[in-house]
Amino acid sequence: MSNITLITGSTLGGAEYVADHLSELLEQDGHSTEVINHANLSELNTNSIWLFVCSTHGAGDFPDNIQPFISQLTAQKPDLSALKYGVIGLGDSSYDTFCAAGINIDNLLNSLHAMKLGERLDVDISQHSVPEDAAESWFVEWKKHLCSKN
Ligand SMILES: Cc1cc2nc3c(=O)[nH]c(=O)nc-3n(C[C@H](O)[C@H](O)[C@H](O)COP(=O)(O)O)c2cc1C
Repeated sequence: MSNITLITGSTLGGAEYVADHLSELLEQDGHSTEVINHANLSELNTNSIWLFVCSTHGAGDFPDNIQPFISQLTAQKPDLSALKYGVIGLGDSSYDTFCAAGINIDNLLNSLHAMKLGERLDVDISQHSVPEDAAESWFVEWKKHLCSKN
């Protein structure tokens, strides 16, 4: 069984609800989880699994609660080669910058040599008014990577 840290970026609470829901599903499967709404690099284990659930705000911007963590990663450039990660982005396809924050997290973690588990999910809130449902469908496939690689 795995330890999974769910890291949220959220302005209106939707991404936090998704993270809480996935945390419950992971624990039902016997994994240990922690949901972090204000991540701090110095407090996180980088030999672990991080699952980001992050919405996009402004014009393709990160939510305020995850911006400091993104700045830490960008400035400190830690070696994340022992880290495995997944990304769920929440956004609205009516914006040119659809799910830009999730995409940028994915690119940032990749540039720091972390290993992605599965494919990123970009949830279009204009198509999925309950993002937990879209996330749960994705999660059924994603969780298979936990069994095969840990
Ligand atoms: C002011 C504002 C700006 C937004 N900008 C974007 C954007 O640039 N790209 C995008 O994909 N979605 C954008 N969205 C849509 C949000 O990402 C979407 O509603 C998401 O579900 C909010 O998640 P949250 O409740 O976790 O903050 C924006 C929403 C608001 C209210």
